[in-house]
Amino acid sequence: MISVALKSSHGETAEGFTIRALVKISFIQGDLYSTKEIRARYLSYYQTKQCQEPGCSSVALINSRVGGGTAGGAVAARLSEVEGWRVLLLEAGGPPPPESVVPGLNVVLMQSDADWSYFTVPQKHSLKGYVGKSCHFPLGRALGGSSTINWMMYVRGNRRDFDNWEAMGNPGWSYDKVLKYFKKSEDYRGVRRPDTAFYRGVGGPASVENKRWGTPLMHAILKAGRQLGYDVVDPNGPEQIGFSIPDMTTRNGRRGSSAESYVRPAAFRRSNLHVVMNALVTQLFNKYYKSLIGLQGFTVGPMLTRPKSRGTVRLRSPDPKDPPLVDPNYLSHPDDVAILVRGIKFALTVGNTPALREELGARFHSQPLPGCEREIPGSDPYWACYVRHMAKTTWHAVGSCKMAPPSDPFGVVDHTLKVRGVSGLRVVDGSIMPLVTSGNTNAPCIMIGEKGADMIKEDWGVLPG
Ligand SMILES: Cc1cc2nc3c(=O)[nH]c(=O)nc-3n(C[C@H](O)[C@H](O)[C@H](O)COP(=O)(O)OP(=O)(O)OC[C@H]3O[C@@H](n4cnc5c(N)ncnc54)[C@H](O)[C@@H]3O)c2cc1C
Repeated sequence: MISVALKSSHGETAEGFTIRALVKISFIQGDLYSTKEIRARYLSYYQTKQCQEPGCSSVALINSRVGGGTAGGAVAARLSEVEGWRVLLLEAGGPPPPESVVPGLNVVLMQSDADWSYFTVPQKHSLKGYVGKSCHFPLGRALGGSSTINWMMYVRGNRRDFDNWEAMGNPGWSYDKVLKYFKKSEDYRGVRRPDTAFYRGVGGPASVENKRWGTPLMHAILKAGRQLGYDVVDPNGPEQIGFSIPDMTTRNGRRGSSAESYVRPAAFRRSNLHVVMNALVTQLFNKYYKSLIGLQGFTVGPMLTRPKSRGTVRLRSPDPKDPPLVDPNYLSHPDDVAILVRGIKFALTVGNTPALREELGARFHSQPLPGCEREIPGSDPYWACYVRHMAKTTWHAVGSCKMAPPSDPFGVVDHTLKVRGVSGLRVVDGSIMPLVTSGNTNAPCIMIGEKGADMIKEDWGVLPG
């Protein structure tokens, strides 16, 4: 989301852009799963007005936002609270499709009109099992941005993530300073416990709740975590690493340790299986997965939360309509492979607990992966080979306009999110993160939007004391 402040006494129009909506466009994110009721509340809370309405073109101040995604929606909504301000939100996509409010239906939005549908360039170090060594790189193209097509998991990240941002030379971004923005955006509808209540917000626009129902698999996973000695904690509360949590998410780290990856066991049905697998090369799919078709199953997928590999996003051509060249350069750093191998071993440990193996009757698919036959199955080199063939994105790309002090040559914005060397221009979205947070990124993007809006208000002297 790019924010430009324009002063106008005659009312500028934004030539060449589609003006979709004005005023109070916001965001929605369910903790685990949001519901139609939550979406309805959000839509009624943030009424949209078409630009053709009287008064639209005669405003004295236009705050212009490019991108109505997670952070952009939050900024636009908060700025529109200022009396006399009009907010112009330019969004390339259309309204959020109905599927976006149904938990789990986001899979049908992949490569739909609500998705920019980028693909990575062929990868040198990874994606060996995928067609063209490339994978789908989804990004939301609709009001709501990527939150429109995401899995609706609400995870703020670890307090050390934000403390580290500040330590890197970005004053004002420590956990203690950003916590109020997480709380401001939140309407927590889960059980309020004395030990976590301080950390949760009530009355904000983003409804957050615990999952209302649990499958036998979910209960088995939680039991497995307990059998391994992990606590079940609220990952958005005071103790963020225990990080099994009630949505079947569990941290790969003991209490107090530095979590490098986490494991998300996700139940899926046959249709999802197809969605996950359809980019794999046919030969690999036939040899490895075909025998599973028709069976029920679930995956335990370790996710790397602090990757060391770095990639690039470049222009493909001077035509702005051409998709960019997205090169995540996955697994170019050997530590990333090593941590994922550890993650797989942890997943095996989880799968072999009595809760899963004996009570649920789960068995690992033991077929050697085509392409890795030369390695001894179960050895570290085998799993490293497996990772290089099978690992793909979990959709938390950030940091392309990183926030940094002037001493950092790779910084794009300062700690107030102003673009270096350009006046009147801010970037307010996930791209400013100096390092990715340890978890999913939507909640941090909402927080960035909330904080960015306050910075703009402060600059204009309209921030309520
Ligand atoms: C498939 C998927 C699943 C995910 N699952 C989760 C999850 O469960 N939990 C979680 O916390 N996070 C999840 N994430 C990540 C999270 O949704 C994103 O980090 C977050 O939405 C990013 O917010 P943002 O404001 O930075 O950008 P976005 O929300 O992507 O917003 C960018 C907006 O800018 C618009 N735009 C781009 N170019 C232009 C232009 N030229 N003109 C006008 N508009 C433009 C886009 O259409 C888009 O609406 C997921 C992401 C994806 C893709």
